[in-house]
Amino acid sequence: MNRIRLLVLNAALGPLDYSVPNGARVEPGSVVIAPLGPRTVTGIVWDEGRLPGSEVPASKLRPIREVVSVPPLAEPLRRLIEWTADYYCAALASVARMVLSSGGALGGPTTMTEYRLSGGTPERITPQRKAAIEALDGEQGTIRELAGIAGVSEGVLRGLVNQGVIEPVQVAIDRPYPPADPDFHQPALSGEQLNVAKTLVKAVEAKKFTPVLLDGVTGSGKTETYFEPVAEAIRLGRQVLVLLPEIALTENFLVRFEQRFGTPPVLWHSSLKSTERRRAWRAISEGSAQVIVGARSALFLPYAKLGLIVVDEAHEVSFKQDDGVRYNARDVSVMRARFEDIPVVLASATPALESLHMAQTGTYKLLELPSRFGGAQLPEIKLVNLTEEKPASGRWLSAPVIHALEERLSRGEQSLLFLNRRGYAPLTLCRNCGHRFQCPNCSAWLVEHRLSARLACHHCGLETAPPDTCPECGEGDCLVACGPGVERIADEVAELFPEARVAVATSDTLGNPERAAEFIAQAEAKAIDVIVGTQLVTKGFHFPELTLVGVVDADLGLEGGDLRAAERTYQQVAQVAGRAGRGAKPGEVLIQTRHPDAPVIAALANGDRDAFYAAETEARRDAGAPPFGRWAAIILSSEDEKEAREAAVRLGDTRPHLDDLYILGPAPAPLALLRGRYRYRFLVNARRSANLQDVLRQWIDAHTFAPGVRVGVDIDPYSFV
Ligand SMILES: Nc1ncnc2c1ncn2[C@@H]1O[C@H](COP(=O)(O)OP(=O)(O)OP(=O)(O)O)[C@@H](O)[C@H]1O
Ligand SMILES: [Zn+2]
Repeated sequence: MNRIRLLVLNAALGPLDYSVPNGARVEPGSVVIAPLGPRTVTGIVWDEGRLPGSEVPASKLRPIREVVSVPPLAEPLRRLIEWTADYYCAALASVARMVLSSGGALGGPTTMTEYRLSGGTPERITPQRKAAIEALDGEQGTIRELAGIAGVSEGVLRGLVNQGVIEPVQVAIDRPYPPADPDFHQPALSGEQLNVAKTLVKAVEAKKFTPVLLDGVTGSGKTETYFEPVAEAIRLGRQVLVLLPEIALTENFLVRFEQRFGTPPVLWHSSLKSTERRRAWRAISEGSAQVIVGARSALFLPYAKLGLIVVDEAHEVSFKQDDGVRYNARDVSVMRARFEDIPVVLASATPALESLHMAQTGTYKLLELPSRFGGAQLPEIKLVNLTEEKPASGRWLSAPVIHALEERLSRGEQSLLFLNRRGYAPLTLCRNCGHRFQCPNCSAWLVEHRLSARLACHHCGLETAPPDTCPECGEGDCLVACGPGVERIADEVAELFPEARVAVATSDTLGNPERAAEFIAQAEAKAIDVIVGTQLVTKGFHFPELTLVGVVDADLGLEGGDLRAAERTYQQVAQVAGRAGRGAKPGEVLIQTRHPDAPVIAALANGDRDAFYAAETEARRDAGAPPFGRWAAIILSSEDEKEAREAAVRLGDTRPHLDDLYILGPAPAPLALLRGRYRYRFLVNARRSANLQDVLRQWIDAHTFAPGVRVGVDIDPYSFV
C-alpha cells in the first residue's frame, strides 16, 4: 500500500491522503504522524473505501513522518469508532480522540522525572513553602501535578527543588502491573448466585456476543457473582473491562477486588496522572493489563484481547456523557461487545426501562438474583405524608423520621438521610428587598455552601464569598436561606441530637478517592451515626449496621420537565432504600412525600416493582418515548442572545415534515443561559421507522451558521435542560 487515507485527530479537517515512504510498514489501524503545512498531525490509517474523501493526485502526496510504535487499532475498535460517530452524529476525529486519550502513550521516553520531598528544610521558610511542604507529604509527581496538589505555583516548587527540599526521581513508566490471581480467594456462592455465575462463565468461554441483563435486588451480591466470569476471563488470558458510574464507588470496589484477586485492578479515570495514564494505556493496548476498572471513558481504550465487559449500576445517568461526543456508555458497551464478539453484562437492581424491555423481548439474556445474600431481608418501606405530618417551621424532618432516628441512636445503629441537593440552601435572598442571588453566567440560582462559606453555581462552577451587604439594596446582614440542601439537614440533625456524629456525603465532601475511602472506613468503624447524602450514597455502599433510611423529599425529582423523571425517582429511592438492613438487623425506610398517591411513590411503598415498570412502559408507549420511539435534542447556543435566537428560527424554517418524526421548538432551553451562552432547543420525537440521524444530519448540514453559533445534537438525551 503506498497511498493511505488518514483519519486525522482534528475534527475541523476531513480525511487526508498521504504516501508511505519506502521501508515504513503500515496497516489499517496504524497510528502515524504526518506533516500538515509547517506542523504535524496524528492520524489513524483507515480501511480503504470506508472513509470518503477527495482524491489527491499521487504527485502531490506527502509522505508520512513516522509510524508510532503502538499496536494498530484492531478492526472491531475501528468499526466501533465509525458506529459511535454515525449514531451520535459526532465527528469521527472526536471519537478517535477518546481512543488515543493518552498523548503520552504515543511516544517519548519510557522513563521520566518525578519529584518528591527529600526530607530537607529550606533556608528560608515562607507561608507558601510551608503549606507546600505539608501538602506534599507522601506525594510524588511532575512539578505541575505537585503544584496542583499543593495549590501553589510551579515557581514555588522549583524554588524548593533548587534548595534540595524537593528532589527528582527517575521512574520507569511502563513497569508491568502485578498479575491478578483468579483463585486467590473464591467465596462460597449461594445456589442462586452459583447458577448465574455458571451461565456467565460459560458465556466467557464461548466468546460470542451475549448481552446479559443481571437483574439482582440490592444486596444480592451482584459483584461477587460477576467476579466469577471475570476470574474465568483472567484464566483464559483475556482482558476484562468493568465500568463504574462514579469515582466514589471505585474505592469500595477496589477493596473487594483485591480481596478476591489478591491485587488491585488497573484504574482508568479522568484524574489519573499523565504517567499513570500512559502506563495503563500501553498495558491495555499490549494486553498485559488484565482487569480494567474505569469511568465511561475507559470504554474506548484499545484493548488487545477483550473477553468481557461489565457495566455495574448500568441504569446510572452518569454513563451518559453530555459534552463533546454525547454518548451513553451503557449502550456503546453493548455495541463494543457486538463488534468484539464477547459477552457484556449490565448489572443493576433498578434497570433502565430500555434494558428491561430488551431482556423481556429476548434481545438480552435475563439473569436474576431475586434475594439478598446471607438471608438478609429487604427493608420495610413506609410513607410519611407531609401534608399531615408537617415538619416544624423552617425544619424538614417530620416527627416519624425524628422518632426513628432517635431509636437508631439509642440502639447504636446507623441512619442515612437522602436528599439530592448539595449545599446548604438552593436559593438565597435578601430579607430586605427580596433580591435573589443568581449566577451571572447561567439561568440558575446560586447555591449556598456553608461548609466552604461560598455561594456556588452548580452549572458553571462559579463560586463567590457571600457578600456582607445586599448588592441590590445595600442592607447589611440580610441574607436568608430558602429551602434545604444536605448541609441544612445535617444541621437540623445536629440540633435535634447534639451528641450524634453526622457526616455529609456528597461530591463536595467525597470528591476524590482518598476522601471516599476515609468516609467508608469511618462508616464501617461506626464512627458515624447519621449520614446525610445526595445520590452519591444511593448505590454501591454496604454498611451492615445501617438500619434506617429516610428520604427527605421524594417529590423533588418529579418536578420539572424531565421525560425520565418517574423512572429516575423510582431508581434513586429504590437504590437508597436498598442501603438499609443489609446485615443481620432488619431495615426500615421512611419516605417523606406530599403526593403519596403518585404512581411512582405508591409503587415504592408497596415494593411493587413490576407494577411500576408496567405503568411506566405503558406511559412511554403512549408518548412514543424510548424504547418505543426515540428522542433527540438539538441545542443552538451563542454568547449573543439575538444570534442564537435567529439561528434557531432559521433552522426551524427549514424543518423537515415527515409522518414518523415530530419536531418541537425552537424554544429557549430550560437553562436558557449556560456558561455565558444563550441556548435554544428543539426536541425531536421519532418513531422507530424514522431514519433519525440521517434526517437530522441533512437538515442541519444544509445550513451555515455564524461562527459564534454552536450546534449540538444529543441522541437519546438524558438531560432536558
Ligand atoms: N457469596 C458470598 N460470600 C460472601 N459474601 C458475599 C457473597 N455474596 C455477597 N456477599 C456480600 O454481601 C454484600 C452485598 O453484596 P453486593 O454489594 O455485591 O450486592 P449488590 O447486589 O451489588 O448490591 P447493590 O446493588 O445494593 O449494590 C457484600 O458485602 C458482599 O461482599
Ligand atoms: Zn453558572
